[in-house]
Amino acid sequence: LKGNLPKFGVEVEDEDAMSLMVSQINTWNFDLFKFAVISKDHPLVSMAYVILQSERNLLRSYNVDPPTFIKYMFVIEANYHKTNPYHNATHGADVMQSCHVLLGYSVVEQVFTDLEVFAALFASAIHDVDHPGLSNQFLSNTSNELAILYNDHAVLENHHLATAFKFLQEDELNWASGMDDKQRQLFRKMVIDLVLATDMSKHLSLLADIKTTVESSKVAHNGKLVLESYNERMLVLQGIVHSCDISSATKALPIYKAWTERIIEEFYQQGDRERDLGLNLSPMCDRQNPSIEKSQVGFIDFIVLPLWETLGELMFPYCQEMLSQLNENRMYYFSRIPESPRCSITDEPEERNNLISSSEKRKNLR
Ligand SMILES: COc1ccc(C2=NN(C3CCN(C(=O)CN4C(=O)CC(C)(C)CC4=O)CC3)C(=O)[C@@H]3CC=CC[C@H]23)cc1OC
Ligand SMILES: [Mg+2]
Ligand SMILES: [Zn+2]
Repeated sequence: LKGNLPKFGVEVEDEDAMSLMVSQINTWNFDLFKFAVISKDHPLVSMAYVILQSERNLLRSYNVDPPTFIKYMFVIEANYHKTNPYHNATHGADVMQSCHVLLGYSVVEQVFTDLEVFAALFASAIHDVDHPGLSNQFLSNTSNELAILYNDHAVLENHHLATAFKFLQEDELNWASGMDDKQRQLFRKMVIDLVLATDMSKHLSLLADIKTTVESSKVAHNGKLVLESYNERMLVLQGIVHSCDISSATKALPIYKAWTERIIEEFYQQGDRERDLGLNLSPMCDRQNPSIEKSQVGFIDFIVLPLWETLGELMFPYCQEMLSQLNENRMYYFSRIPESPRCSITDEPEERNNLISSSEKRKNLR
């Protein structure tokens, strides 16, 4: 199948604008929202084609037929929910592009094989396909059929993987038919390990294991990153993909704010359903008690910073710009944490006397 493919994998209005954006594909502050517009709402198809074909020539390395790969990526992109404020195809393209930047740093470029790089980029592209905009906890709490199918364990992550690989079974979408069996088996195993590692409930154990591996590797090879076993290599690759999945706070402030607005709206929509179902609302999901600034500072302090500090050690001297941007972004939200609302009991005795109790108030309102 040698159809003459468009230059960027998809037809675009403005080739010059697209070329200009693609020239920035190796930069950390790439504007995915603008890219989604210029690619005519095909950010994932065009991102995958530009990175894997034009930038890295990985499709040819594994006898992947480009038109078949494009057709497959159109199906994957169509199975990301456009109606999700956050977990849509633009997020998939964002994680893939972020992963492409980190894997381009020389400190890791020599460490990983082409197949491992291909697996990490492909895993990033498909890692949230068919995401319903609801959390694993919600799916389990509501006995969703996916939670029953996957027994409450990494429900979404198992579903993303099964969805992506099921399409690969279809002859007209099977771009992997040109790979030899051994490569295809290893590729599939790595993609599964990588996407399962994007489950936030694995975050602390993954972080602990990466720390151990980075420590032992740096000690054993006087500061050089040397990864011997499959497990060590996979751990670092899982750390890179997972870091890209929670990289919003390391991006330029306007981009970070846009992602925050989107995830918060998605959380609020889940909270609306939890409220309607009489369930306890999940953290950060109550639009009637917003805590955006505090949640971002908490998310950075408890989760994003510890992970990116570890990545910064592993990738040293790279990733320092991400860490300084992360601190700048933390200060932005920290400085906007609203004063705790003044409590109703004032400290002026006379005011206290004519203060009727809140239950009295409620009675009067009935
Ligand atoms: C741009 O901001 C965000 C982008 C993505 C996410 C996601 N959150 N989560 C979960 C992470 C763990 N979690 C927490 O509540 C963790 N957490 C805090 O965030 C702050 C706190 C309430 C003060 C203390 C605390 O425990 C629940 C949500 C996901 O699972 C999503 C899917 C996969 C990756 C990350 C993504 C959150 C963002 O801002 C909060
Ligand atoms: Mg996910
Ligand atoms: Zn994700």
